[in-house]
Amino acid sequence: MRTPSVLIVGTGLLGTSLGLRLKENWQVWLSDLSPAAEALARDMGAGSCYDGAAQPDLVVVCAPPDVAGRCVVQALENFSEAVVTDVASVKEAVAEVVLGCEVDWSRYVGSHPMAGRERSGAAAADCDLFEGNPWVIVPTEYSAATALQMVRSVALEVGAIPRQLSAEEHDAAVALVSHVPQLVSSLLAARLKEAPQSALGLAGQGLRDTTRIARSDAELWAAIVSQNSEAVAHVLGEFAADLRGLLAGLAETGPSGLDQPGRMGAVAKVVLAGNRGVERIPGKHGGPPRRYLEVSVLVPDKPGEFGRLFTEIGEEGVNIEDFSIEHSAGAAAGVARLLVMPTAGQPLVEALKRRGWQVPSAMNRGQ
Ligand SMILES: NC(=O)C1=CN([C@@H]2O[C@H](COP(=O)(O)OP(=O)(O)OC[C@H]3O[C@@H](n4cnc5c(N)ncnc54)[C@H](O)[C@@H]3O)[C@@H](O)[C@H]2O)C=CC1
Ligand SMILES: O=C(O)C(=O)Cc1ccc(O)cc1
Repeated sequence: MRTPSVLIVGTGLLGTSLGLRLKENWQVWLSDLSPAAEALARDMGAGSCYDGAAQPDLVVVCAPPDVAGRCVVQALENFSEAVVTDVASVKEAVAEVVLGCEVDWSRYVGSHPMAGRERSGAAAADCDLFEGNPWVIVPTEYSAATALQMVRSVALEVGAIPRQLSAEEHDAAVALVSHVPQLVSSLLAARLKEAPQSALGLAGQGLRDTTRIARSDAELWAAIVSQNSEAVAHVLGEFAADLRGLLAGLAETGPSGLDQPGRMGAVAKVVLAGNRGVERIPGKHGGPPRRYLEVSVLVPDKPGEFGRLFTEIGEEGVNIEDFSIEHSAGAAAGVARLLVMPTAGQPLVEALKRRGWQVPSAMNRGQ
């Protein structure tokens, strides 16, 4: 069977990750405005630098969102048979550019893998980036069924879960689940800019969890948010109203409680609403949230201790569904938080204690 070929335009985090994953079954061509970025992706093994002559079956534009539309148009013009898609984080703005030009619209299907990280560039690429994550497919009214099918099958091939939405539905959804979380994380982390070291030294996992994506690339996010400004402003407006309610509650004087407006009531309202929201985030396999038992284990800060813990859990025949590690500055131990199936939880806690591990807590958790 003939090996299909794909041209990846933009060989940063997304483009290189895709090349690394597809190269097994595809001839992967790489192209980037920056020769250094293209060479780095090639040297990482993501494919070959585009020779300027090959006619790819598929073009995937992985360039920043402000130029993605123009790159798609160029690809439709340069390659008369190729299906063209892009992975930009906004979809209406890209489609507007494409549909504003006289090209063969039937070969274009927008898409957006909901997978990424806070670092840019080929050096941060990961062939497993897409595994188990949604990949939104956004056809226009002109997209051919064969083009749609090709993009869908690429999403499946890289281990992603295809979901079809209109550009408008997509942009409203990502404003809520991706773009506003990025801005809120950045705003929160910005509070730390001039914080005294004595305060920062007390930081725990909560701050780390809520500020992880504050390390993201400013240029990329400025391009993403400015192209989805209406939907983002709508969600931020609701956020601001909640914030004003909280501030008004904090300013209350006199007694208050859960049953009357006031300081405690205002805070409890915010936390309870958050409890209801977070419960609705689907688990790592998609679908409804799953219930796991979270088992915390104290792990001495010594070489090989994590390896020993995981080996011993394996010996007990227990599968770890997910885990995270919590470190406290200056502490001689870390806490491993292990998510296991509820039925496996109690026997595991007992077995670990028998084996001499300290198990400070085990509690129910949704994921
Ligand atoms: N970073 C993330 O977590 C995710 C990003 N995306 C989308 O993927 C796209 C790429 O993002 P990243 O890989 O993170 O960015 P990146 O900054 O790592 O890579 C972008 C690459 O595109 C190149 N480039 C810029 N203009 C170009 C042009 N006109 N022609 C060819 N190459 C060009 C740059 O030189 C750079 O190497 C963006 O549209 C972004 O919205 C989608 C999902 C997740
Ligand atoms: O790092 C994370 O948790 C992300 O959610 C990454 C991400 C960034 C941009 C996108 O358009 C999609 C996904």
